[in-house]
Amino acid sequence: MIRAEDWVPVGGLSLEPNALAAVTETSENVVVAAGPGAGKTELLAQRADFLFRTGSTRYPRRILAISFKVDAARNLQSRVRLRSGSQYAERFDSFTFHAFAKRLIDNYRPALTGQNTLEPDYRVDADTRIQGEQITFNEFVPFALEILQNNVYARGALRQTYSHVFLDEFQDATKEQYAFLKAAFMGGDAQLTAVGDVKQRIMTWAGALEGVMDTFMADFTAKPLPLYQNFRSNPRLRRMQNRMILDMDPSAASPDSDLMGDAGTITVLRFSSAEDEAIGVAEQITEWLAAATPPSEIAVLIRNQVSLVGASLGAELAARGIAYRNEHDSQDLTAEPAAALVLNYLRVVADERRPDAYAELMRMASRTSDVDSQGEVLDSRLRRVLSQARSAARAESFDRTSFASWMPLIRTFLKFISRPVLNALSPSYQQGSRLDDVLKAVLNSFNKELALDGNPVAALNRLSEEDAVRLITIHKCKGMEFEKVVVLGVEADLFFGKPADAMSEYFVAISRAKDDLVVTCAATRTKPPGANSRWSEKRTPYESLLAYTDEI
Ligand SMILES: Nc1ncnc2c1ncn2[C@@H]1O[C@H](COP(=O)(O)OP(=O)(O)OP(=O)(O)O)[C@@H](O)[C@H]1O
Repeated sequence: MIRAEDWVPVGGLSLEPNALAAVTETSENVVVAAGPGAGKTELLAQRADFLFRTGSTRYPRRILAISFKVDAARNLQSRVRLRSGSQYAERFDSFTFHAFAKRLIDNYRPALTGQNTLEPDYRVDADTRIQGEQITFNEFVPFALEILQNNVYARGALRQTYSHVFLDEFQDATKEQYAFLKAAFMGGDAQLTAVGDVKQRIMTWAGALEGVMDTFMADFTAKPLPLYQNFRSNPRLRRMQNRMILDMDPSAASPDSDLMGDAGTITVLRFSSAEDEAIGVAEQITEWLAAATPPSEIAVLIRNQVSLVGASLGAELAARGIAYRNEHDSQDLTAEPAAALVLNYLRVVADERRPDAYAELMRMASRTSDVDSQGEVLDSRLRRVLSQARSAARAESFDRTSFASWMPLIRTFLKFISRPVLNALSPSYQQGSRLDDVLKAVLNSFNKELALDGNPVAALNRLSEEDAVRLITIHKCKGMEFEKVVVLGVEADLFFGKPADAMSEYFVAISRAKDDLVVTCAATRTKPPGANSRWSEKRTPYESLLAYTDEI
């Protein structure tokens, strides 16, 4: 434990004055509004480090972080682990609103009353509710809110558990989520830190609450500490962002003198067809990879319908042997600890050179229990299981191209890991069929990818975040950053809806780039199989958005 005045930012970073004030605040609630790349996520990780190291969140009290997307929650958790180490990170609970609400429902289900009562083995479904038996994802937050309003013990336990609460991407909180937050923490002694950027508000379609950052500031008497830096993007990219900021929120724009310099590139590519676009973009990606850009630093962002709009590009990349990951098809599997465990196991067994997967596997497997009944440390038993599997997979009789050959190895591994350990990987595995669904999904994905070329290493690369170029929706890319970004299809047909919403979405997309940004549009997109009747083959470039790239 150290004194507050002895704490310094971890990782050798220096923090601008308001960031330092937010990180080290010990009594008031804080709201940090800042543009892209200002270091909001980093600020939360630094704040966690400050609170843990100075004993401000006294053991066993924990920090709760609530994000909107599974990836964002995971990013924050791994940033905290990177900054403060695993021991402190164990006391940092990073959830999505949904996951956190589900946890409350599972812990305090009997507090639900009337029409909302639920059987102990209730199920979750995407669309259909069956009273007492099944609820939908959208009902998690209102059900959890009812629990907090009805049950003083639930509320008390929550407040007892968390001394500090972090709210990431807070501009996108909905009315319901905000009500939930108020029921949980208003009037308690937890200290809240909210970070966000109103210009990146892209969830209005999902009910994001207008002015939620100001409302929070008033309701929770939170101290505003705006940030002004952008640590992510090169000056040329920042000038483009700044031109958009001038139109969206003039008071937040930077003076030109702060944005001098020629580093960074912005390219607009106009194509006559989606097929030409696929070739042009694939050539650009080939060049980046040849210049040693890691695949994970390249992202292609698409407004929506990634599988359809990105189909030609996907085919072109596959033809060139470039591993890409369609985030829509692979869903949130990598965010699932059980899926990560299986994939890391396969990487270690199928590929000689995966010390990263090996280390991660060891970390995950040993997290839950470290000594077996004979007193043998799990690590060494796991090492033996892995080495046996590696020998089996290298035997001449082993057909590496066939999914059926891998199945017995996977089964042996899962049996070794054991059901209780798998269940303990995530609270959501402790009830219902979630764990089995995840295992089934990850095995299906591996089977599908392996069938493409019979190469297990390439198949695993395509399922990984590190080894593949990403094709991803704009909604999903929130909070992420990449050296190279392609925004594919800047067309009115894709960026439909209110112009202000289209602008925020485009702003989120272009502001993910650190060094190089390419934006494209195509005059025609042939209707792919699976597209619905609204698919328009003739496309209209979104000229007002494309114009932000002029004269930068
Ligand atoms: N104080 C700092 N000094 C140097 N680099 C920093 C600092 N703070 C953040 N960074 C780096 O800048 C980049 C952007 O930070 P971060 O992702 O936290 O920004 P953000 O405000 O959450 O962005 P966005 O809202 O666009 O998602 C990251 O690479 C991060 O490591």
